[in-house]
Amino acid sequence: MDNSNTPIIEAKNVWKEYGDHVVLERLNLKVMQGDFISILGTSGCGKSTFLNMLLGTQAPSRGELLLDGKPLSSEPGPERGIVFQKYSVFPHMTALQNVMVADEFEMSKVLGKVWGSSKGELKDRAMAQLERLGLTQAANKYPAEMSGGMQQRLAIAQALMKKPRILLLDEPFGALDPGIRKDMHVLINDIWQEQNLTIFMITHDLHEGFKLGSRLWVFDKPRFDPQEPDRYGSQVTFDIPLNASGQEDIIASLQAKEQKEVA
Ligand SMILES: Nc1ncnc2c1ncn2[C@@H]1O[C@H](COP(=O)(O)OP(=O)(O)OP(=O)(O)O)[C@@H](O)[C@H]1O
Repeated sequence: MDNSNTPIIEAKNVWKEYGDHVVLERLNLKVMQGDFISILGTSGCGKSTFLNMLLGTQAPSRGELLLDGKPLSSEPGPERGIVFQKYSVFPHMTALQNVMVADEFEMSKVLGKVWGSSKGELKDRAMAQLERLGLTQAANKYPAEMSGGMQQRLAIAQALMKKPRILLLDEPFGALDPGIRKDMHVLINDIWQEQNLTIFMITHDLHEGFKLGSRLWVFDKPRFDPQEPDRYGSQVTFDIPLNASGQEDIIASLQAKEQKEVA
């Protein structure tokens, strides 16, 4: 079957409401395999909620969210991996154990305890993943013995073990120093291209949003009622192809808006 024209993700009139609180409304979006979408928006506008719906841990209140043209399953599947800003890795496990744990758990459901050649193959795959993320020397270290950048690389290694087609990144570099962030940008860009991943990345850093990826979305409320602030939800108010001409003007207008909101 030729799926080349089917979006990997499509939102059809998707809404998310908590009681009377409308968080997201009327999302109509198409995302193709290989898109790298940077997501910007003010705090509380619903960015993480959107990522959680893509992961399957939350369901839309209305509308349809499709994966390869079919309704997205209500449980996280192997085709979707996620990395949060913090706490993605297990503190009581070494780097190697962290990378192996999900597959070991899956295999143990079929095989009972995982041992022998199955375990050997899994360990080889896990070591290869750690090597790709530059963590070979840290294989037997615990997260507390690793720097923030190393922990985030470990979280990415963990998410990539299942060979996901979609990677969800929720402010993955927000807690890192600027120098380490730059290295992480190069790394994630390389991985995106090597593995033809579809990436959704939330960031609060305008420049990071423009630097990484192929498309930038801004979540914002086009309608706002000061008497009833929860009445209207956010939509994607900008959907900008990156590397397009006129980008500087858009950055300047978003920066002006950001400064106005801070003031
Ligand atoms: N389970 C829930 N029950 C009720 N309200 C919720 C729930 N989850 C999120 N919300 C509300 O939905 C709104 C959007 O939250 P969300 O975490 O998606 O925002 P965000 O844009 O990711 O914010 P931030 O940038 O601060 O992380 C917030 O007002 C939040 O309080």
